[in-house]
Amino acid sequence: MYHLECIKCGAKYPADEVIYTCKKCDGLLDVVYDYSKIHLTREDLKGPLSVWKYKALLPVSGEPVTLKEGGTPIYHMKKIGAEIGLKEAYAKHEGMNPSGSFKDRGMTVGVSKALELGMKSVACASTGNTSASLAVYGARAGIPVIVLLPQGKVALGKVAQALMHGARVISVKGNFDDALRLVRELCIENGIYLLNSINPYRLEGQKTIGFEIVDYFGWEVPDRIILPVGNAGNITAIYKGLNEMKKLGIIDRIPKMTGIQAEGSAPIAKAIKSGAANISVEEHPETVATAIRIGDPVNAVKALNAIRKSGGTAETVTDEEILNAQKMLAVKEGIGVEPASAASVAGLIKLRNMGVIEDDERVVCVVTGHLLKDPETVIKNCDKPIEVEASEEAIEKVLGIKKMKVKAK
Ligand SMILES: Cc1ncc(COP(=O)(O)O)c(C=O)c1O
Ligand SMILES: N[C@@H](CCOP(=O)(O)O)C(=O)O
Repeated sequence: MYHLECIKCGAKYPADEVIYTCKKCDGLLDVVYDYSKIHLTREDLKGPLSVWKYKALLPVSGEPVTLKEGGTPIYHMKKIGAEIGLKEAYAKHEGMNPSGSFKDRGMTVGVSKALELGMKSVACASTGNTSASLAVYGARAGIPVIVLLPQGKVALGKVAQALMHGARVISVKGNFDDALRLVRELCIENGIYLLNSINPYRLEGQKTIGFEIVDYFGWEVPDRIILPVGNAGNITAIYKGLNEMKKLGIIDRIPKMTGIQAEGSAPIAKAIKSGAANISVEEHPETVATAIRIGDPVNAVKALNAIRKSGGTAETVTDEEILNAQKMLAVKEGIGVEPASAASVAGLIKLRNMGVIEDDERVVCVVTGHLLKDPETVIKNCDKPIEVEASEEAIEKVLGIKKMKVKAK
C-alpha cells in the first residue's frame, strides 16, 4: 500500500486523490509505500530487465498500459573511456524505448494511473519528448491527449510523433516554463490529468532506470550516475528508487547523482556550485539541446536534495561540448543520441578533465533520447552528402579509388 506525502511539510494524502502539490504548503509530493509490507529480494528479481519487472515498487494494481518499455541496453564506452583514462564508462541508451526516450517509463505508469483514477483525458507541456511519449501511451490507452509545446523550439521528430499518434497539439507563443504554467492551470480547472513530472506517479516509472542499472551490474552499485537535467524529474526519480532498494536491503549504497545542464539553461548547476539553498529562475533559457531548455525546473527542490545527499555534483557544459559529445558517441561508439542526451557524456568528459571523477570509478551516463528525435540539428552539424552522376567512375573518383587494370588472357 502507498499514499502521497509532501516532501516539505509531511502532509499525507490518500493514493486516489488527484493532486499534484501539497494543499497546505504547495510542496512537491512523493509516493510513499509501506516498506514493511514489501518483501522483495534479489532472488525475486531474476530475469530480463523491464519496467514492470519491478511492479512491487510501482503504484499500479491492475494490468498496465504498456508497449514493453525499459530493458534498454547498457554499452561499455571503451573508446571514449580510453580517451579520458576511465576503464569503466558506460552509457544506458534510453533512446531504445518505444517512443525513443526515457519518458516512456513514466508514461506507462502515469497513463495506467490515469485510467485507474477514472480520468477522461490527459495533458502535458513539453519540450518534445514528454509530448511524444504521452501521445503514444494515450493512443495505446484510448484516452484523448492534449500537449502544449513552446512555439518553434521543439525538435521535428518529436512534433511528428505527437501529431501522428493523434494528440491535440497546441503551439504556445512562449517558452516551456510558460507552457507548463498554463497546462497546470488548464488541468486543475478542467479535471484533465496532468502528466508532467510534477505528477509523482509518473516519476515512479522513471525510477526503474536506476533499478535496471544496479540489476545489470549484479546489484553492484556504480560509483556515479550522470544525467542531463531539465525539469529535474529523472535525477530525483532514480535517486528515490535507489533509496527504496537500499531500504529493502537489495543494494548497500547510493551512487553519486550527478546532473549536467547546458550553460545557457543551468539553474540547478548554478545553485549547486554556489551552495544556494534554492535555484534562481533562468528567465531566458537558451541551448541547442532544446529538450533541456528549461529555466524553472519544477523538481528543483527534489533534485538539489538528491545531488547533495548522494555526494554528487552538478556541472554545466557549452553547446559546443554537447555537440562534440554527440558526435563522439555516434562516430566512436556507434551510439546515436539527441543533443540533450549527449550532455551527460559531455559532463563526464568535463568532470574527468577537472579531476572530479577518479581513475577507478564506474560511471554510468544515462543517454536519454534517440538521435532521430532531432534530425535538423544533426544535418546542420554534419557534412552534406556528396552529389555525383549515376556512374561507377564518378563514385570511384570521389572516393579516390584507382582501379587495377585486369589483363585479358
Ligand atoms: C532527451 C531528454 N534528456 C533529458 C531531459 C531532462 O530530464 P528531466 O526533465 O527529467 O531533468 C529531457 C526532458 O526534460 C529530455 O527530453
Ligand atoms: N524534456 C521534457 C520537459 C518536460 O519535462 P517533464 O519531465 O516535466 O515532462 C519534455 O520532453 O517535454
